[in-house]
Amino acid sequence: MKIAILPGDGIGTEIVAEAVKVLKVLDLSFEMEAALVGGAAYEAHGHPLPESTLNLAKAADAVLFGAVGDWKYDKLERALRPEQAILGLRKNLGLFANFRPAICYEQLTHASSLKPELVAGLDILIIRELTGDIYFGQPRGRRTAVDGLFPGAEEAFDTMRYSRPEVERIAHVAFQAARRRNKRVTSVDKANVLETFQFWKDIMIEVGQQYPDVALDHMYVDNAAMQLVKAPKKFDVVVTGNMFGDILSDEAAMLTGSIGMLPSASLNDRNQGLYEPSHGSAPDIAGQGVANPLATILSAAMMLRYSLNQPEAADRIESAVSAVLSTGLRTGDIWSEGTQRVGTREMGDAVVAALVGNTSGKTITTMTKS
Ligand SMILES: NC(=O)C1=CN([C@@H]2O[C@H](COP(=O)(O)OP(=O)(O)OC[C@H]3O[C@@H](n4cnc5c(N)ncnc54)[C@H](O)[C@@H]3O)[C@@H](O)[C@H]2O)C=CC1
Ligand SMILES: CC(C)CC(=O)C(=O)O
Ligand SMILES: [Mg+2]
Repeated sequence: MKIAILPGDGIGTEIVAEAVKVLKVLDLSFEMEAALVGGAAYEAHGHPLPESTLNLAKAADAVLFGAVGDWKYDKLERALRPEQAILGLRKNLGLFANFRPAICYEQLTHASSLKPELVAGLDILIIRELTGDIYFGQPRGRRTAVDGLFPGAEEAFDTMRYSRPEVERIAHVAFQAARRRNKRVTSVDKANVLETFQFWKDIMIEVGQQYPDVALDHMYVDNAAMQLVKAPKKFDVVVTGNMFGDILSDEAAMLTGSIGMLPSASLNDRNQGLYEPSHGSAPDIAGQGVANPLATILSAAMMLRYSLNQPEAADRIESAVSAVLSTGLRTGDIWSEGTQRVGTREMGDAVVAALVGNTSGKTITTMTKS
């Protein structure tokens, strides 16, 4: 088994280093090979997704990804921007099903910006379609308007589109996931305005008929954004398109305490997957050693479960994360009064220590130095 390690930019390198440390201590028999991606690859090879990196990802059983992007690349032509690397990987590997579980660990109930009673025990799953929608639709570009309110003016346009097979396959993924959970699917759309999402909703209803044991309801995306902070525990599985899922999953991250706690798995129809935290490269804190590595470590656990057939090892990582949170260690984003603030490396070391069965502060310090 082979894992491609693609740390990327900003905090990507810091958090992936901790996840790799955790994987190594499990001593499982898989090979890891690292490559540059995003801005780092652009600097070295003139392209954010060099062919060598793409080929490594394609040949691997799974990809562990950090994050890409930095403000300094925002003026580059779009094809060369770091974000094209993650979009290109998703498209080229056919990773259409993105799982973003928003789970509030009981130790972090008070870290959320919401009232503790709203998030205590929260366990919802956002399933985001990942290779279609307005993020990939063609045509797109800039032109001179020939009609509309200001003919002759400069304008920009993108295309929102979904084909029937794209919606059908993500619908099946959602209904099957719900069968393994609380048997409820909420399909989030904007069918009251957008033809693309009336089509989406119609297909959800059709596919839902094959799953009579799963309750299906529908919610407009604006209401869903509101309900997520009003009564998040009412949801079980949320299935939605690429752009709405991108936005709602960042919102859901705050229900768990921080975006630094939200892992993700992006799967294709062969269970090959790319695993990454739901956040970006966080240029505002990059290089400071303060980023929370737990979303990436939990993404590595998802990788062991979904792509590498190592469910026990995945359970061990998740238990270790919970144990570390119980000792009161916190990176800045989840820190609250009465807990101990640590950096990225110390948090990774603590998870390693919990995995090898020693959670004392002394051992943690020793491991950091060795
Ligand atoms: N999959 C990817 O590679 C993604 C890349 N991006 C890119 O990342 C760059 C930054 O984008 P932003 O909009 O600022 O989103 P971001 O997710 O990188 O950061 C948003 C906020 O959350 C904080 N944050 C994120 N991860 C954290 C962690 N692990 N621990 C503690 N705090 C954390 C950041 O410090 C920042 O204040 C952009 O270039 C963007 O395009 C954004 C999202 C996903
Ligand atoms: C480049 C973006 C589409 C990445 C992002 O925001 C995400 O996947 O959550
Ligand atoms: Mg996002």
